[in-house]
Order: sequence, then C-alpha cells, then structure tokens
Amino acid sequence: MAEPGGYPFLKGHGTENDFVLLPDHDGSVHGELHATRVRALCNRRAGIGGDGVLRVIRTAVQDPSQADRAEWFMDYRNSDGSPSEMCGNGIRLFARHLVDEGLADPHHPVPVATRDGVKTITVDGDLITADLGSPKVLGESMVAVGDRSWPARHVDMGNPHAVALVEDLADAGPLLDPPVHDPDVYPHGVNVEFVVARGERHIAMRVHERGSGETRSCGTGACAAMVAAALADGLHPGMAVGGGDVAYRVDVPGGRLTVTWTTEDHVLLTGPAVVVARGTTHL
Ligand SMILES: N[C@@H](CCC[C@H](N)C(=O)O)C(=O)O
Repeated sequence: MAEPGGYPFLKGHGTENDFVLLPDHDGSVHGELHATRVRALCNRRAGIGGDGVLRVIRTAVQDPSQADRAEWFMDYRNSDGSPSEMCGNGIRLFARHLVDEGLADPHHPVPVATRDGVKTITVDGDLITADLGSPKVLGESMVAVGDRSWPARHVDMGNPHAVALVEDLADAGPLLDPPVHDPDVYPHGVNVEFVVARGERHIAMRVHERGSGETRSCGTGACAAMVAAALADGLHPGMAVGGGDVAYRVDVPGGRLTVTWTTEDHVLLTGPAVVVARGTTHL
C-alpha cells in the first residue's frame, strides 16, 4: 500500500539503538505493515537503516482494548520484520517524537500502549524515562557462543532476556550469529546480554538482540542486566542501604543509561533519545 508520492518517515535513536519512525496515525498509510517493507527500511545499505521500526498509530486503530488508557500505540518491529512485545529505547524515542510534534504534553506523564500493555513515559529536558513495570525473574539456563558457554538468568521485561555475567565483554567474540540458547526455555527466541561489573552499582554490557543482531544498546536489555546484576550483588529494592530504590549506571556501546529498581518493584529506564532526520521514502 505504498503511496505514489511516498510516505513520511523520521529517523532517531536512543544511545545509538536506532529506529525508523513511521507516522501512520489512522493506519491508512501502511495497512498491514509487511516484514518485507520493514526489512527494506532497516537495510543499512539500500534503505534508511535501523535496528527496528516504530509505527506511530492510534491505539483505537491498533488495539481498541487499550484505547481508554493511551491515545498512541507503539507498533514495534525488529529489523528482520518480526514484532516484539516491547522496546525500551524505542518507546523513549516514540515519546520524544510525540512531544516534539505536539501530540503529547511533556508536562504530564505520557502513556503509550504496546503489545506488553501501557507504559508511562516522563520527559525531563533531554532525559526520557520509561517505566517498564515489574521484572519477572525466572530461572537460569546456559547460553553459548562458539565453544564458550555461560549460565544466564532469564529476566522477562515484557520481552525475553538471558543475562550472562562474564569476565570480559570481549569473551562473547564478534557476535555475528545469535547465541545458542535452550529453545524449551525461550520458544520464541531471546535477547542475550553479556554483562561485566565496572564498579559499585555500575555495569557495562553488550547485547545480541532477537531479530536485529548485535546492537549498540537495548533498553529492556539494560533493565534485565541491571536486575540480574543487582540480585547477584545481593541488592534489591528494600534491601539497599536505607531501604530505598536501587539505581545502576549501565554502559552500552552507544552511551550510558540509568536503570532504577523501585521499592514498588518497577524498573525505570532513563537516558537520551533524539530524532535526527525526517523525510519521505518510497521503500
Ligand atoms: N532494542 C529494544 C528491544 C527490541 C526488541 C527485541 N529485539 C526483542 O525482539 O524482544 C530495547 O531497547 O528494548
């Protein structure tokens, strides 16, 4: 359903996790957003380039069951065209776009509907915080790259993550292929984070994202990594000195994020997100 004159897009990123935004408010521009089109848009040589696509659509059109709680729905697709339940950096960029375009009021929390329910975003100047709700901390299983393997904590942030605490971020090698994982634990695939401690409440990570490959950042992955690291450090909200929220700095190849695990058992993801280009495409 490509329009003869092309259709609008924007390009942006959160800590270099980059996305193509497709405004399609009433769903009439794209109809079914096919995987072939998503792959064409995300292609870094023949397309615009991105780790994923964020279609900006009214919740009443995409998922009427959530329309009473959020005007806008983030229709997220990985660069291979597969949908995911959630995207932490994507939803922060999505909110930036809504505010920039006057579609949401930056002075109030912005509710955004997703396949994992409604998330609340707050905008404070250049910093955008997404409340990703409660993490589900599940069991451990092995992940492997080549002849190396590690135990990994299963943390569900709405989408699945396997978090391996490693000695060195180089241990995982070039990460050209998805790490091997247990398909019984992750029947729909998994995002895999490799995490090292950098200091007190300070970690660094690399990530191989389901459907997108190794990326420069992953917001839900940073949250999963923080939760796994905090538990390994013997910390969770309420157990911290003073009994309050627990905050970690999470360094990713594309920048720095802050993840806060609150005493209400919510995980808050904070960092920058910027729109860098806009135009019209025929892809
Ligand atoms: N980069 C995202 C996560 C995108 C979805 C993920 N690849 C999946 O398939 O679950 C983030 O910032 O959270």
